[in-house]
Amino acid sequence: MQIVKTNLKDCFIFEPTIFGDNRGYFFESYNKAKFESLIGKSVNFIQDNEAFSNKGALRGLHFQQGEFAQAKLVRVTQGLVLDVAVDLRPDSETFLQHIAVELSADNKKQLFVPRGFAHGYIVLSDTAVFNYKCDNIYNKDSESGVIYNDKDLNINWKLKQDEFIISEKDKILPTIKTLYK
Ligand SMILES: Cc1cn([C@H]2C[C@H](O)[C@@H](COP(=O)(O)OP(=O)(O)O[C@H]3O[C@H](C)C(=O)[C@H](O)[C@H]3O)O2)c(=O)[nH]c1=O
Repeated sequence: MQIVKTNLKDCFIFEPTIFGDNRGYFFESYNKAKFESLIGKSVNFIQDNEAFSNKGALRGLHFQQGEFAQAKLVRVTQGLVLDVAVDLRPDSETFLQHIAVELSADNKKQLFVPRGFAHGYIVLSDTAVFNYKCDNIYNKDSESGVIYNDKDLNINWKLKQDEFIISEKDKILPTIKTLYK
């Protein structure tokens, strides 16, 4: 497992070691001891999620507030997505900056999204299966987020707007200006 630093403190890309042979391949998709040694701290993942989406599905940008804030370790097990994490930690040097990284079943890359970040992704392949670990439970009442086309974030989602598939809930997420006025 290789760790790759990003422009956002505490947000890392992981590249697993793949063992291939004439049967196919094997890799450790998660190893607590190795993961924590690489990031230099303990993370207690307590919930695994899976989402299946069609091309153009844009989920996010979401985060849970306060005591229900979640760190996530995300990966794609079928297809290809553009995954986006936004630093919403007010005291961070990279506050409001984001990273956009292609995660796919082929590249097997994973992204660690720390607590204090908003997270979202858009599906670039015909379909995609998105799997992720969370270090806190789902708490509907603490859910918040930022609208995907926020002008202060200026995220390039790669596809054309008329290809986007966005939930009614996500269409009315607040802007950065509203959240931090
Ligand atoms: C997240 C979640 C949702 N749900 C229920 C609530 C809804 O009835 C249904 C679909 O939820 P939602 O439309 O919020 O799913 P996504 O749009 O994929 O939400 C996720 O999208 C972005 C990418 C994230 O990073 C978050 O993990 C999460 O917010 O699943 C649960 O029961 N447990 C959960 O942990």
